[in-house]
Amino acid sequence: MAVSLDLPADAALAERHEKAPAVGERLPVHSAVCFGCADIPHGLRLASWVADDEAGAAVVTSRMELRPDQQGAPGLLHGGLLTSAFDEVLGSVVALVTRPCVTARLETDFRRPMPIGRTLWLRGRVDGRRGRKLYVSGTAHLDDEHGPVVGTAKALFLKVEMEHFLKNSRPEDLEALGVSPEQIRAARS
Ligand SMILES: CCCCCCCC(=O)SCCNC(=O)CCNC(=O)[C@H](O)C(C)(C)COP(=O)(O)OP(=O)(O)OC[C@H]1O[C@@H](n2cnc3c(N)ncnc32)[C@H](O)[C@@H]1OP(=O)(O)O
Repeated sequence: MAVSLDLPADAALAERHEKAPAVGERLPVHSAVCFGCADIPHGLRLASWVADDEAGAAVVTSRMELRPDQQGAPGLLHGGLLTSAFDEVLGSVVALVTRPCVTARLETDFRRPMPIGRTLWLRGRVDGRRGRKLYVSGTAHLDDEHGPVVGTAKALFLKVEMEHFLKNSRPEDLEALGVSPEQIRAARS
């Protein structure tokens, strides 16, 4: 049975970590090969900034240009790419609070078609935290940060240890980041 993504009544406010970028700052690319944020030809190439929130929660705003190589139906964005964009935006906002975290569950509602050639503005917010669980939500707007809502999302991210990556990532990719074969073997033994 699917577990609810609704914020539990006893969830705490999730503020930005003291070392996280400040409101207005652009987020750095978190990995040079990331499908969501890196400047690679086939990627979504999202550009993200830390945004303000009245309640003090962590919020990120992202921009995505909709390209011809991202079509599903002719002239319209493939729906799975909106979900991917939400994964990136919501993962980025969670990383302002604590990291590393991974997506455990992500739901997307598709509200309006997204024409190629237009711009999406996405907003992600950490609505609350309960232990390892971070409850997040997002909206996607057409052309403008306050433009028509084309999609909404809710997700649960879980805090994990570095072991998660040491045990599961492809060894050559870990080694390219400076992790030694011994560290990888030790995590997997
Ligand atoms: C800056 C970075 C931006 C990056 C953006 C991109 C982010 C990503 O795409 S991450 C990649 C996609 N995600 C993954 O690969 C994760 C794969 N899944 C896993 O590794 C594991 O299932 C993992 C880590 C999520 C959970 O496993 P584990 O740590 O053993 O937790 P587990 O004990 O099963 O569950 C802990 C709690 O979470 C709940 N939970 C776990 N999975 C789910 C789920 N899918 N839905 C709802 N609740 C869940 C459990 O019910 C449990 O709740 P409670 O404590 O109340 O009993």
